[in-house]
Amino acid sequence: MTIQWFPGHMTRARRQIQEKLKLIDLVIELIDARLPLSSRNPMIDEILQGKPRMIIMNKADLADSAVTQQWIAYFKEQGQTALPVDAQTGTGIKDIPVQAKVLLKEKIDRQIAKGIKPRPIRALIVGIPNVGKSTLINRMAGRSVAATGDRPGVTKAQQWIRIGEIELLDTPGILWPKFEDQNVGYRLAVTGAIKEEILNVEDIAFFAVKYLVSYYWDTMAERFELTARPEDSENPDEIVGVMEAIGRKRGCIVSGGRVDLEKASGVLLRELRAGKLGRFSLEAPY
Ligand SMILES: Nc1nc2c(ncn2[C@@H]2O[C@H](COP(=O)(O)OP(=O)(O)OP(=O)(O)O)[C@@H](O)[C@H]2O)c(=O)[nH]1
Repeated sequence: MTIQWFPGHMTRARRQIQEKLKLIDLVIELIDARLPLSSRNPMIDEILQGKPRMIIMNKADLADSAVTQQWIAYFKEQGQTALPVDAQTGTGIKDIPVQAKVLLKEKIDRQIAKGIKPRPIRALIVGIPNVGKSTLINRMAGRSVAATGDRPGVTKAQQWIRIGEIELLDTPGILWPKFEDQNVGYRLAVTGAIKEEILNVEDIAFFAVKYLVSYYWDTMAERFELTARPEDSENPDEIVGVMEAIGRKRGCIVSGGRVDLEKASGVLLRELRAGKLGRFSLEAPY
């Protein structure tokens, strides 16, 4: 479900997260490893009010691992810990409690010095829709506890899930993505985080093909048996030419032999999202 984010929704979502912040020691901020900044809430620092935070780069199985490493270095330069995770299979999740203890070490040490037995670290998962919050909660819990994220404005009894030395809130905090920048919208749409009714499917595919021509030409060419690489990725006619070649390869033809670009766009995006074109990242830090 795509939430239509109006100012009222944003205010309510923000208020809900800030209520939960009072209960927790640590925020686990989920972002999409393929588009770390575009899948981030623009007001995150302000919303979290200085709470200790760990960044989880989810869906790392779909991202270009070399670019993911660049992002980890980027966040480290900013004094933030970022962990690559695949919430679907659980790869990387065992590092979450380990890093949580590192991040809260001073607090834990202070409690020990006062003779207090440290209590479990209370954590809240936050992130934009579709980033994998429920999948991560269920995977960490080892069972299905979060069916779907709670919706802003929908109140539900919340529970703590004990995972070793962490206590996780079973309802994640939902944040909104940044919509001001059109490219952010397109990156989100390429991954399926924004429904195609909001942005035109051919425009989304055009954006994707243009990016792939520049950064992942070989994998795209191999998948669709393309031979002619556009000389200028800024030339729209050449990008549409690639889209047509993909459409022909997949039999998206209408009467008269013309390529059905809408259908071709849908096919391309489905294959891309399913990881059939291999791993890709849609933005890099440097
Ligand atoms: N490949 C891959 N897919 C993932 C991963 N994590 C989640 N997914 C998929 O991403 C989609 C969204 O996951 P959810 O857990 O429903 O996301 P959410 O953030 O809870 O979404 P909302 O309920 O809309 O807020 C699902 O189809 C998941 O199977 C991952 O690490 N790798």
